[in-house]
Amino acid sequence: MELRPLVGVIACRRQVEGHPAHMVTDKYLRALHDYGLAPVMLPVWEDGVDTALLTKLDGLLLTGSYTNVEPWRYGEEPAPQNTRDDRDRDAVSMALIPAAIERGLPLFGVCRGFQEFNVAFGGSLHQAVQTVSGLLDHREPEGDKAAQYAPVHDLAIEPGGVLAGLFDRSCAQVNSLHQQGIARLGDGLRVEGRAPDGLVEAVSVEGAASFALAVQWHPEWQPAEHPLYDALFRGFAEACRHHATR
Ligand SMILES: N[C@@H](CCC(=O)NCCCC(=O)O)C(=O)O
Repeated sequence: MELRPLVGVIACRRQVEGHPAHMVTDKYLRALHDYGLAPVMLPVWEDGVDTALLTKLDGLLLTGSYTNVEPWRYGEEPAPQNTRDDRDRDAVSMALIPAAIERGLPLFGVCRGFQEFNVAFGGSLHQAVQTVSGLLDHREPEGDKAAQYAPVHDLAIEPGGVLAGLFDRSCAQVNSLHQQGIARLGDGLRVEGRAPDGLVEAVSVEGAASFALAVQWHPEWQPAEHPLYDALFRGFAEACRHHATR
């Protein structure tokens, strides 16, 4: 049986039953599996990461998380609303992102992963989007998980970009479960999509040798039910398969 392309999935530090743990929620792993990929969890050690491990991978997924990138990384003090961090995850993602781009490794960022992309490229974040004049409240709606991950706003897809090349419509509906968002766009990133209030919600890396796309919403939630989410995972999986044949 042909080995599936190996995709590294960055973990989050958590306490589980009183024990320090590294965690990835099922929906990220299941989405990669359902699109023919083999997920491999990447622990986030406090002493960082040996980026040489990327030579054994065919792709890298930066997942969402309820924690936030530490604001000192974009020159700011924590806002009162910014109460949860994961410094070990930050250290690992800030090392892996440039290393993956340099190696031409397919790279896909989701929610926090999207925000990590932007900070890794020198950009900054709104720490509480709902407090910014002119921007919507992008936090998840009340209700069960089905309600929280249901599509809630339009996404306008920028013409002529990577996302437009994956998906044949100029607009789609996406879910929204985030308090933070892009303030200053990172150097070398291209805007690929925006929310109705203008907030950037999808970016790509200009000149990247492979798939290098990050989105603020959660395409791993039932991707087969949402054509845009499906197009993203199909595109990422194809890039990982191509990388595996190199
Ligand atoms: N903490 C950041 C990023 C939000 C985020 O990644 N949410 C994920 C929720 C859990 C999951 O589905 O993985 C912010 O608030 O902007």
